[in-house]
Amino acid sequence: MQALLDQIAAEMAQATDRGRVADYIPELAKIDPNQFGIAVALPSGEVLTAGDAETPFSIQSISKVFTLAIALGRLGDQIWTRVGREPSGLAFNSILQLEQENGIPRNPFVNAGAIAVTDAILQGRQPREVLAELIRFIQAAAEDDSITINQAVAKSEQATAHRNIALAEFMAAMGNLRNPTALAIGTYVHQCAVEMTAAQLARAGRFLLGAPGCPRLVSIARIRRINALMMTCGHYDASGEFAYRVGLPGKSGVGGGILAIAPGKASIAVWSPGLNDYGNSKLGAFAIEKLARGMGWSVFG
Ligand SMILES: NC(=O)CC[C@H](N)C(=O)O
Repeated sequence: MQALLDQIAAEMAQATDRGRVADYIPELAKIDPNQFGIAVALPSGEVLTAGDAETPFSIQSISKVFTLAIALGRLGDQIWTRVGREPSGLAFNSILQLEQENGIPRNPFVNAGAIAVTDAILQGRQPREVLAELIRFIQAAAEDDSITINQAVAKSEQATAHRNIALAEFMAAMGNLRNPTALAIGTYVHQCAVEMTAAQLARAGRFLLGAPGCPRLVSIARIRRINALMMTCGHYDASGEFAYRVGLPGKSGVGGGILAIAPGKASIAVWSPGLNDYGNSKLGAFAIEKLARGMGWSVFG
């Protein structure tokens, strides 16, 4: 596998069409797109890497996997009164469907859905308590106490969060927000600003493998459900394409990271900051496709 990872990293280093870095969050617009890292964590905890796998990046929407896991633990199936479980077929930050569907977001991975989940786990607590719980969860998953939030990224997103504030306000109008918009959005932008290296993210994904030796933070039944949602909704309106090409549950973020899970076998993290038209890492998706094909990993047989 190491040879395959080296080969993928070498190929990605040559790529000229690398996509475009997210520019609506000013701090992310500064990131050099000529970077690529890949890491694979095995159930044993062993991690194989290639490329820029030790460079921290903003996990952005990959954080939605961890907040969903926390929400399922805190609220159980009650969370499904606040958010649905269907792919949206629309961009991650779309406003369109939310009005048509009375303020209930399609799924926990589009922005509106993730804001509803974060609002749900606040449960009258201060944002700092919820963020501390999230960081503890991620640190436990990765077995690494050094993981933190990049405050500059959080501040930068907060200053330009107009669309997300609009989504939250609309949900408030429809009775699907329990906290003031500023609290829900303040918590959300900080969760998105968690920073990790590809090696750390691959390790953090091991809690979704459901294999002996992995941190057991959620039940097997919930692991299956989180993976199902990653497969159907983790790449927004490109989720079908990712399922078709890669055949593994995955979650992307506009920082250019992707976490993919080969159940029972491996947790994979890639990072390349340039995005495709759907807001997913362009080279990241190619790289996971090559790795999954090379290793024969697919949930479809
Ligand atoms: N797709 C993403 O990673 C989006 C997350 C980003 N923080 C936003 O809300 O716009």
